[in-house]
Amino acid sequence: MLLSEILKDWPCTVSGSIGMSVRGITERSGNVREGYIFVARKGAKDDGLCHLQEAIESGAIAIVVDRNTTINIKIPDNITIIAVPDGRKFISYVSSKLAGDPSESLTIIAVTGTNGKTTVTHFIGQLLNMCGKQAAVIGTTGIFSNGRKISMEVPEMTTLPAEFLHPLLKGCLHAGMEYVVMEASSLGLSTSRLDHCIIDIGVFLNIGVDHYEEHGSKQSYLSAKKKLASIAKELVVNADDEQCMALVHNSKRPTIYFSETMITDVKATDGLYFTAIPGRHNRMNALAAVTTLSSLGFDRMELLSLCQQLQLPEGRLQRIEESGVTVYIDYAHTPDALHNVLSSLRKECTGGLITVFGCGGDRDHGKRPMMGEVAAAFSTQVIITSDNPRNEDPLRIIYEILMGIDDMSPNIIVEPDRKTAIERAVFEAKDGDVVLIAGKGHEKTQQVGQMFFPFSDSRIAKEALQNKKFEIN
Ligand SMILES: CC(=O)N[C@H]1[C@@H](OP(=O)(O)OP(=O)(O)OC[C@H]2O[C@@H](n3ccc(=O)[nH]c3=O)[C@H](O)[C@@H]2O)O[C@H](CO)[C@@H](O)[C@@H]1O[C@H](C)C(=O)N[C@@H](C)C(=O)N[C@H](CCC(=O)O)C(=O)O
Ligand SMILES: Nc1ncnc2c1ncn2[C@@H]1O[C@H](COP(=O)(O)OP(=O)(O)OP(=O)(O)O)[C@@H](O)[C@H]1O
Ligand SMILES: N[C@H](CCC[C@H](N)C(=O)O)C(=O)O
Repeated sequence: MLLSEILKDWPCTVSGSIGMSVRGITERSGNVREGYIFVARKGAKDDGLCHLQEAIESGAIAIVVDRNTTINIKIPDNITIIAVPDGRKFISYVSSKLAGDPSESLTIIAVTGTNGKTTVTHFIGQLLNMCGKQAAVIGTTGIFSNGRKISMEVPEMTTLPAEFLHPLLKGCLHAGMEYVVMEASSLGLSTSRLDHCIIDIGVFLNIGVDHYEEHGSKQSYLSAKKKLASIAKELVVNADDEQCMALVHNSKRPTIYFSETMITDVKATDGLYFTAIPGRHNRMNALAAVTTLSSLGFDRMELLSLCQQLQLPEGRLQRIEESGVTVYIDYAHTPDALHNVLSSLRKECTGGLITVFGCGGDRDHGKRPMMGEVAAAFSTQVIITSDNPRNEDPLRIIYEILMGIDDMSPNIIVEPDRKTAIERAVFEAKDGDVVLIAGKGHEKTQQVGQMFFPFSDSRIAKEALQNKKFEIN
């Protein structure tokens, strides 16, 4: 596509030629190829302008800036400089255009909420497949085509940046997909990753505590989520969640509601309370999925019966059982998630309930003491450990978790090494006990500083259970 055609409908100031052909757009200097536009955005940690040389040497034909600034290197005459008001919105617009606006030809469902996005997107994908439809699912656990995981070179993010999303949607279209179900994270929405993606249905699950600090405030977090209500053509909303209801309050979009007992006029409990999915919150997730498909015209009663076959995604209440001890791996990394999971496990557990968890570094501090409080309230023993410390001191994170726990609480253990913490929980568990290992679910690495070390909660738990079995025998 010619640069002139890309720029004709977008506010910009151009210095240089607009007659050349554009082959791609990126804000990552390392991803620039021959014929690309490089958007030199300033971020929280870095500045694209510091990487111009790499972009130019890799074949950039145009440099985009979105702020008043001076460029400190000599730009070759054949490279066009474009000034736009907002680099992120520009990337979204151009990425969609270069891919041929694939979202126009797909039915796209975007799911937002503090907890349950991955689960609900997978449930929707599975139900669509059961109804004979071709569906792709995109989110935290990767990209799936009709339930099969596809390996692709895209960043491991919940909501893909537009420069990766639109080429992927184009691929989905070529592969014969009719539906694409994706997660809409608050950060994805606020950073314009979905701005030029045509979304048919926006699903609102719940609002809890997470990411407030990354957004600056709870209000900004809510505003980010609210953006989906203006982008999507139709909405599906959890009527039991007051904050979700407030978010869509002034929306003019056609909206269908679901609640614990009802999907519009159908009694939800009839089909769902017999489902094999563990956890009350997962039955809510199934309801969200059923409601979404019913808004697309599928038969609700048939959908409710199909719920029997739904499978949780990897690392969501994943059960491992050995020698009388049951271990659950779960991705609960917010207070609400931990509360939901622990209250479900409390009901099924006849013996002790041992919880191993930590909190991620460089993420919301507010949720840490709240998660400590919940873990202590529901467990017979809590082992507080590290999650992904990232650039924070693991002991400092643990200290903040402990701030939510009464000094007098018995059975609180601190073990900063996550592998040792899991092993200890498994070895100490008695016949009939349940061990919950929360926070990292499907993750295959642990991030310490800038390093990613191989790490899998389920692998470590399985090994510990095997070792325990040998010791017992
Ligand atoms: C909040 C957010 O959108 N952050 C993303 C954003 O960071 P930033 O704006 O601070 O950018 P920066 O790192 O300062 O870099 C500035 C610019 O220099 C460029 N650069 C930088 C280095 C280089 O060598 N070359 C180069 O061109 C960068 O590409 C960028 O354009 O742009 C970076 C580069 O494109 C992303 O790596 C980074 O996401 C990182 C991976 C991240 O951790 N994001 C998380 C917080 C996130 O988005 N999570 C949500 C899920 C949250 C939820 O559960 O709800 C998600 O959707 O994944
Ligand atoms: N509807 C729900 N309400 C509360 N908690 C939930 C709900 N669904 C799932 N959870 C909890 O949240 C955890 C994460 O679930 P899931 O991965 O589906 O959410 P998510 O919104 O995609 O998370 P993230 O985007 O932060 O990765 C689950 O392991 C479970 O503990
Ligand atoms: N999407 C969430 C996942 C958190 C998972 C937890 N293991 C952590 O690292 O905090 C985030 O990026 O905040």
